[in-house]
Amino acid sequence: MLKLVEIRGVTIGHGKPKIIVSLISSTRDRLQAEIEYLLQKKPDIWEWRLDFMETFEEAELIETLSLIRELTFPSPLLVTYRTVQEGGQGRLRSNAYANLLQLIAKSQLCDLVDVELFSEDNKQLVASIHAEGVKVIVSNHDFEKTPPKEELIWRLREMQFINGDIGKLAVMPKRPHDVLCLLDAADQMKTLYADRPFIVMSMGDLGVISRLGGHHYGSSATFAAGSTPSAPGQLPVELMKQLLL
Ligand SMILES: O=C1C[C@@](O)(C(=O)O)C[C@@H](O)[C@@H]1O
Repeated sequence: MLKLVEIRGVTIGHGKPKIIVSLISSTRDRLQAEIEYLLQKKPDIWEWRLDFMETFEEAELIETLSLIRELTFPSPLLVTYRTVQEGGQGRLRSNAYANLLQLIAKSQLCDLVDVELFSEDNKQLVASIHAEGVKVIVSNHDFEKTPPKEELIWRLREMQFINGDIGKLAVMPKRPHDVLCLLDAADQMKTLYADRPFIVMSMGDLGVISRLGGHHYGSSATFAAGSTPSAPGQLPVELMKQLLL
């Protein structure tokens, strides 16, 4: 039995795959405009890509988060600080990274926080976020390649092992077979090991089928582009909604 993730009526791990849209503006005013534009498209879940922000002053970040929460409520809100090592803009090193995620969790202004699988003391970091009553997505990204299937399955299992509520794996295909490799790994994870939801995607043009049909292989959500894609291969949210019907 999967341990489903339930947030105000949105159940991750059951039913249709949930559509997540990322907010990638760099200032509060632009974020507000971005949300107002996207509200009519009704994504299931919002992701704030905090690493795109121009400034990281704590009080300002919390004010911005509070505004995002207000504008997107009651939809679930995920906050992600993606590091440069994993394809994002974030340059904070381990301690500062952990402190930032804890600050976000303590604010109680979001439902989910993203913790990168390969961050330092990952298990303790997950536990400290859980202690604030906030759920965790443990993620891993490879923007260069698709590692071998066994490695992909190991990473997905490790995400469970360190107690993420949801695992998320995004890899880059270099050839069509890489997409099949990712989907095969997901299928095996679903059949043999998964005790909680996970999300997988193969990025870029080659990987589009994994964003559209990943749920048949066990993926419980898919990322779609809002005003601008936050990763290669994302389809516009309105198109995704039609295609996932
Ligand atoms: O982890 C992910 C998945 C993603 O990289 C994608 O490929 O759609 C997009 C990111 O914004 C998000 O944090």
